[in-house]
Amino acid sequence: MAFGFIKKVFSFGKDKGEETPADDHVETPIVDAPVSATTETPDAPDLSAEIRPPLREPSPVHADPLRDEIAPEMEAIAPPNADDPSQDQIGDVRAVSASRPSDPTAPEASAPDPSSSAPAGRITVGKAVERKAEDAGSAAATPVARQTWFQKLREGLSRSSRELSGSIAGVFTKRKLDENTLQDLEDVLIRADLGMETAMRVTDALASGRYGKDVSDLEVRTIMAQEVEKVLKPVALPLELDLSVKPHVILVVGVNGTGKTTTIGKLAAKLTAGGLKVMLAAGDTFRAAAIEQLKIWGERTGSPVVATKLGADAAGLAWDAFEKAKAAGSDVLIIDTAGRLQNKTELMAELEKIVRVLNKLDPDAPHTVLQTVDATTGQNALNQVEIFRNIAGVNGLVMTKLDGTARGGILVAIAAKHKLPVYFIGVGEQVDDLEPFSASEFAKAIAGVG
Ligand SMILES: Nc1nc2c(ncn2[C@@H]2O[C@H](COP(=O)(O)OP(=O)(O)OP(=O)(O)O)[C@@H](O)[C@H]2O)c(=O)[nH]1
Repeated sequence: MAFGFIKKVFSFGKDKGEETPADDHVETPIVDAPVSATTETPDAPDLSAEIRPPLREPSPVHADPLRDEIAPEMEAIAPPNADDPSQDQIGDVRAVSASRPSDPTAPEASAPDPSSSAPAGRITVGKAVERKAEDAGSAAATPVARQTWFQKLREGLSRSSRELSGSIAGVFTKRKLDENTLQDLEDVLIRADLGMETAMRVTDALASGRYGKDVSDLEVRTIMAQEVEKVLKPVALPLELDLSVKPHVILVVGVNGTGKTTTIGKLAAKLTAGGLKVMLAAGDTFRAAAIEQLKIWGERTGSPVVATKLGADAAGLAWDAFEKAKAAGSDVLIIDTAGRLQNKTELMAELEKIVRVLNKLDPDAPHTVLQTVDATTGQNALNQVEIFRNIAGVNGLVMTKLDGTARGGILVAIAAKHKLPVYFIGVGEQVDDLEPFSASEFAKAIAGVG
């Protein structure tokens, strides 16, 4: 699947009357009676047998999931706005759609609507925080909200950093930097889940120039922050949505309980606040609570939710949701999935099938495969990323539950090993507890410096 992000900026000013009302859910009616078999096409002989009938009464367009007519239909809906130079900015998703074809009467692109409930200025989806600060270039551009977030991050990581600081201080009290202290420090860093590679980076950096000298624990932590930032910087990337073909499909995967549904809700809130039209799909069809939870997030964020009955085919739901999102002119479709790692074969089959089905609807879909990783699981998280990367082609991560864990260092080990973009981090259960990932902020917070 393609990972080619196109940089887009959309402008505020959408007529709020056009928004789908919060309670206007697209509930997928359940059709119990089987629908006649799908027709095979030469390019997908194996898939047709596997796709279950559409989950609702098939319209002429839906009657054959693999029909070739779908491609022209998609082209007709895709907005021809790729040439608009005003859209050539990185990572910003400023709402909304003067250029959206379904909205020909919308006001001019550049005129934010002061009466709009969307926050003033740009809404950023995953833009690196340090880049934003650089762009702004002045103290006035560092709003109170950012300080609050940094404090929150520090607070969240305080257990991780406290334990690390205590151990580092223990190593260096009244001891010079020699082989033994370096070895002890390496052990401390490995125990803190940072991983062998980063531990060695830190000790190497510390040894060069300071060997045989007295070093303070603050010095050690400062160097640690610098080295951790170097490891994290390449993965601290913004989530950029290619909206030249809509909907941009975000498939959210991860082990049960890692925060998929919550993250979807938080992300939907960010996107809708930026004026984008978002649809959610309750693809975790194994847990009634997961479906209900997603519906609540849908209501909160004003995002229609496509759902089906418990135990239904998740790939069928994904198909249905894609078509509904397309018909509704949604910018983004976010699909929740089950994460039953205890039955890996079934999970693999299900996720592969979802990806295959989406592929038939848009060869580049799912455009983003986001894995939620629970920081509290420590080293296990490394394997989880390995598994889901192989099963579902994960191309971006969200690290959740960084609040209150002593195992925040695992993010560093994952970055060093997998080198996947970390788009967001979660430090709480509330809607605004999701932030773009900043390498420097994280590094300072975990080292307890700055
Ligand atoms: N403290 C904290 N809790 C979180 C965070 N993200 C999610 N949670 C909580 O973790 C629990 C599991 O989150 P879910 O979103 O249900 O996880 P899931 O992966 O969808 O789980 P299943 O529905 O079982 O597949 C919930 O109680 C969330 O409120 C976070 O960043 N910090």
